[in-house]
Amino acid sequence: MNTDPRPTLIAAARQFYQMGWMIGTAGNLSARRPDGNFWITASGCPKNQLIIDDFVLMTLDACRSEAYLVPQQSHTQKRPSAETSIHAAIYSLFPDAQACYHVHSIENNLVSRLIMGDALPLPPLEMLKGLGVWEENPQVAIPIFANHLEVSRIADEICTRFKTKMPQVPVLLIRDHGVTVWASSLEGVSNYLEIAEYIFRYMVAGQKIGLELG
Ligand SMILES: CSCCC(=O)C(=O)COP(=O)(O)O
Ligand SMILES: [Zn+2]
Repeated sequence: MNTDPRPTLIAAARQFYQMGWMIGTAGNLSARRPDGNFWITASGCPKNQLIIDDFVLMTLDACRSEAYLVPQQSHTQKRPSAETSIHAAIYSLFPDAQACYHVHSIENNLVSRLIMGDALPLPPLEMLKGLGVWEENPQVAIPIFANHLEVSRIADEICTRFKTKMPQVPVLLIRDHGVTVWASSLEGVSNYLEIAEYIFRYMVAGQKIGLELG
């Protein structure tokens, strides 16, 4: 990824706003630069009208999964997303990840309540191939994390759980909050998000008609 990812992030945010996944200021998008630093949306920006200055450049402390403003930017008025620690955790856990998207949709909030355990089993849909699962009758579950006011707690729990057990697909849910996906390219992360949201819509629709989802 040699070009500035911010125009792509701006276009993606507008698309997701129109889909109802980044209503108001909800959600945050980030992408890595070749030097390992990453751009992330500034906190509290309306996601349908982002501009190039609505991003903050962060360094990643890979050992501690923490992110810091790059020194040249420390004068910026904008604060990085309140959920930067989650993006930093993903980049630290998955060195190949080049982009990380987090959105709030009605469906991703609803499916996070379909089960009270810490993983959501997915129906064995053909669409799972789009998330990299090429198996007959796949048994895939998405990890669910509790939502905490202190976002660094969510990030710590992601690090702790994923260090023991890597997720089957690059998707995680935060209960009653939203979904986070990551990929090795900007194109890939958008595809993963659209596929995850398709599966969530399918599950919500299936529940409505009493479908057995397993
Ligand atoms: C109405 S959104 C509440 C905060 C949140 O969950 C989110 O995704 C946006 O936070 P940010 O600091 O990135 O604007
Ligand atoms: Zn959020």
